[in-house]
Amino acid sequence: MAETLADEEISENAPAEWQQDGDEIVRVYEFEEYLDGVAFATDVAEIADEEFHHPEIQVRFDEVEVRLTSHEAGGVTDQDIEMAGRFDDVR
Ligand SMILES: C[C@H](O)[C@H](O)[C@H]1CNC2=NC(N)=NC(=O)C2=N1
Repeated sequence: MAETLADEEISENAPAEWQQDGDEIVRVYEFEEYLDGVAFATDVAEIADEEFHHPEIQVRFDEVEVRLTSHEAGGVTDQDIEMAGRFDDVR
């Protein structure tokens, strides 16, 4: 099982726009158009399904909030950090 990262490791390795919130990392992506946010959420979900590692995705009128944690490990792991970067790449 993957090892959870210490707060300092998360801070050093998470992509710039991501924040730590307890046992999760989170980013809110802003969109002008609601359907653009929905399309982005679908892109995120496709990556998550490929990797079998699933974020919490909240689609709102003008933003999409994505939260990552490794449930089985009980915190943030390298896989969450890597996924965050992949989600940023499809923004
Ligand atoms: C049973 C467990 O949920 C599965 O093995 C996978 C599915 N997707 C997952 N997603 C996330 N974020 N963390 C997990 O530990 C995880 N485990």
